[in-house]
Amino acid sequence: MPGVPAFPLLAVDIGNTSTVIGLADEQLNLTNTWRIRTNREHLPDDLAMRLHGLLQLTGAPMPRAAILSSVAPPLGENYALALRRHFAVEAFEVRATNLPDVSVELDVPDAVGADRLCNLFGAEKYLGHHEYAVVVDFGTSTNFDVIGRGRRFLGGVLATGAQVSADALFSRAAKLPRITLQAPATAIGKNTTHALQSGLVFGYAEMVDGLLRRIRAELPGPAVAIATGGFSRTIEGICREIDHYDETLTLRGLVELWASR
Ligand SMILES: Nc1ncnc2c1ncn2[C@@H]1O[C@H](COP(=O)(O)OP(=O)(O)O)[C@@H](O)[C@H]1O
Ligand SMILES: CC(C)(COP(=O)(O)O)[C@@H](O)C(=O)NCCC(=O)O
Ligand SMILES: [K+]
Repeated sequence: MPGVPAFPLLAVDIGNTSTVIGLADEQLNLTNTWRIRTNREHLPDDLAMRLHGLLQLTGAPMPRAAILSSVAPPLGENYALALRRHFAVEAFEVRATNLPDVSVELDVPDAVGADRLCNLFGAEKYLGHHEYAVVVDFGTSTNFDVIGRGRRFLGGVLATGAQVSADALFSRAAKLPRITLQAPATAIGKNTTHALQSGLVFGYAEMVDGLLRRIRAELPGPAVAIATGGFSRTIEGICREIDHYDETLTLRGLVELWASR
């Protein structure tokens, strides 16, 4: 919209566990990023206070425009209200139906998670000579987002997140201790903790590698694989099928999407 100052741009990626927030400058560089807990109970005024608190704490400028992606309703709507009421900013909400250049090749395109559409934009810079990219987003769920050159969202996989798997096991096995999800030294564990870490971390990495091999076998050309999301730092070095690790891929995707509307 001509005449409306658009920077700094606020980008908000609301996941089921964390909300990742960033500010981007006119060159589309992220100047600040924050990661806070997602709490679906929060009302618009709670969200405005948290946002204002973060900006003040960092001495960051107030946003002049905003883009939101939410997979945790009603938080997308509540952030939009918070931004309108307290920051005088009308936020753009990511949906399959408001992205004209994207072809979502799914049975029900509008059912796709907004974060997965952001990942499509975040993955573009990794395509290089590849026809396809697969983003593996390790969050509450681990989703594999299969992307084709020309902004095609081709489908993917939704797998149980590593922490959710671990929590399910601990809640059903009375004698098992809660452990940190980190790789043990060897696959053969000599104690309960290491044996659990082997299953939960190495086991998880094998699942991811196996699914990536299957996905690649189904695609007609080579695919680059990029890991992102809360658990990706732990797992990306263990997986053999992942080519790149990018902590802020989804947030950058939001910024790229905003710029290319
Ligand atoms: N700083 C961290 N280090 C290691 N694991 C993390 C970290 N933050 C989140 N996680 C793990 O990542 C998962 C959640 O990822 P996140 O990206 O926050 O999810 P969502 O996209 O669903 O909000 C959980 O399994 C959590 O244990
Ligand atoms: C798959 C997801 C649960 C991932 O959310 P997250 O783990 O990042 O919180 C989310 O993208 C979602 O609710 N998707 C809707 C279904 C779909 O994308 O097909
Ligand atoms: K995810």
